[in-house]
Order: sequence, then C-alpha cells, then structure tokens
Amino acid sequence: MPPEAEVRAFTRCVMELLEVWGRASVRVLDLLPLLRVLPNPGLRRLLSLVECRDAFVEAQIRRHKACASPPGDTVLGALLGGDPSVRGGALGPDRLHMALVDLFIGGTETTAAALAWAVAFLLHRPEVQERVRAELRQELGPAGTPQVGDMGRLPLLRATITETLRLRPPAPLALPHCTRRHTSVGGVPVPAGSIVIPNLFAAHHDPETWHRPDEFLPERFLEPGAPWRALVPFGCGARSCLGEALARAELFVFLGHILHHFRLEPPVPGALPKLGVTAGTVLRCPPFCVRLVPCQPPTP
Ligand code: HEM
Repeated sequence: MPPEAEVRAFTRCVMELLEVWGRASVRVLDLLPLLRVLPNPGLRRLLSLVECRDAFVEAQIRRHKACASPPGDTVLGALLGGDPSVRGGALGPDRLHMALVDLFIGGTETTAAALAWAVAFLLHRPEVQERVRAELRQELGPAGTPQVGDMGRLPLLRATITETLRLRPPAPLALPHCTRRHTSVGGVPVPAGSIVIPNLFAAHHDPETWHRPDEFLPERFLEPGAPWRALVPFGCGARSCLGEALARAELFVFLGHILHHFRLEPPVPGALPKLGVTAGTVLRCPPFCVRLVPCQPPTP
C-alpha cells in the first residue's frame, strides 16, 4: 500500500483532473482538435495533472515489482501475470499503465457521484426511503446485509439505483469516439474520422421516451413497458463501460446497507440538497449535509 498522504494527493489529483477535463475550453478540443495549437491554460493544467497521475501509477507498479513476494490476488498482480488463472498472461508496460489509469479514473468518481445523487434524491423522497427499507427488512430480516446475490429479490432498491443513473448519469457525455469508417446515426450521415460524443443525459431526459422525465420516479422501472432500451448510463455497444457489473454491485450493496440501517434526514428540517446540474466530465451532486439516523427494527 502507498503511504496515506500519497493516496490523498492522488485522490485530489484525480478529482481536479476530472474537473479540468470537463471545462468547456478543454472539451471543445475534442470537437475542434486544431484549437490545440492555441495557448490554453486549461489544457496546460490538464497535462500537468496527467503527469501527476502517471507518476503515481508508475510508483505503484514499481512498488509491486520491488516486493519480495507480491500478492497475486490483487488487480495489479493479475494484470502483471501473477495470477495463473487469468487468461492472456501479463500486459505489456503501456497497456498495463493505461489499464490502471482506466480503473482509477473510470472506477472511482463515477460510482461515488451516483451514490451521492441517490442519497440526495432520497432526502427529497423520504417515502421512497421507507419503502426500500421495508423491502430490505422483509427480504433480509432486521440484521441482514444486502449481498450482490440479493439483487433479484430487492426490485425497488434496484429501481431506485436505476432511476438515479437515468436522471443523473455520472458520465453524461460518455467518452468521445472516432468513427473508423463512414456510417450513419438515425439517418444522419457520419463521415469516417468524425469525433462522436454521445449525449446520454439528453437521451435520459427525452420527453418523447420518458414520462415526466425530470422527476425522480423509481416506480417507473417496476411497471411493464419501461423504455429500458433508451437507458444507457454505461454507454452501449462494443466500447460500453467495462466496470458496469462492478459499479452496479457497489451501488446495490452500499446503498442497500445504508438504507437498511439508517434513515437519511436533512441536517435541519427542510434543508434539502440542491439537485441542479453543472456541465462536467463527471456529473457531481452539489455538496450537501445529511444526517444518518440509526433505525430500530420495528417491534413485532
Ligand atoms: C456508476 C458508475 C459508472 C458509470 C455510470 C460509468 C459509465 C461509463 C461510460 C458512459 C463509459 C463510456 C462508454 C462509451 O463511451 O460508450 C464508460 C467507460 C469505461 N468505464 Fe465506466 N462507469 C462507471 C463505473 C466504472 C467502474 C467501476 C469501472 C472500473 C472499475 C469503469 C471502467 C470503465 C472503463 C475501463 C471504460 C472504457 C471502456 C472502453 O473504452 O472500452 N467504469 N463508463
């Protein structure tokens, strides 16, 4: 394990990196790459944050390799070929580096943002909280802890997470893609070499697809005919999110655990979180305070 101060500095670096990457002056470079030749303080800052990120990742790899008996049952151990049960053997240096970067960048802030949004929406809808808690108690008993294997029997908890990912997809503009050949989207021609940026946020708020699209209504996913095909918080196709199953499992276990054992309340009555959005690579909830009040199981 790296020293704690190093981990904290890296966390700050990743958070700032995502913030700078989301600035309009930087995102526009995906659309107009020629602008990269002009002076751009945002881009300069982004590149220095990328250096800091890369230095941390390289230090991790060096530390792992320098270890006399490195643990094989870690992600890094598996990627370095330490786990013989993993197919394909060790990754080369560049791929190893970028695989770790993808895990750190793609796998941390996105899931944290989704969890924060879920808590914020549930503060606005305490009656949904109560119904999820009742479902948890009925299925798991008063002391049980939700496990990934319980997903099938906790539909309202799952619907709550799904509705959060619909209303506030943590990666609202997914990742930019480049077309390798001429194609079309919905009849619109897209020449080879075009940069395509999927607008997941817009797809999730389309009033032609979603009934009352701006409202937090987990129930919509319990009703027959919900437009599942229009729900793409993890993107879709060959390059959709590699961490989807892990993210869904984390959200299910964490949110389930919190709601099973605590009632979420505003710090003072009526002080509810703001739910507005600001543009960014990761859609973060504005900071808010919440009280976690331990719940007593109902007496029989
Ligand atoms: C709620 C949590 C998450 C959301 C909403 C999310 C969403 C996304 C989206 C929209 C994309 C781009 C897909 C596209 O461009 O079509 C993506 C890519 C990716 N995500 Fe996630 N993600 C989450 C969590 C994770 C986690 C936990 C990991 C790994 C531990 C991860 C790893 C990746 C990787 C490696 C890619 C790039 C895939 C590729 O280019 O082939 N993500 N994610």
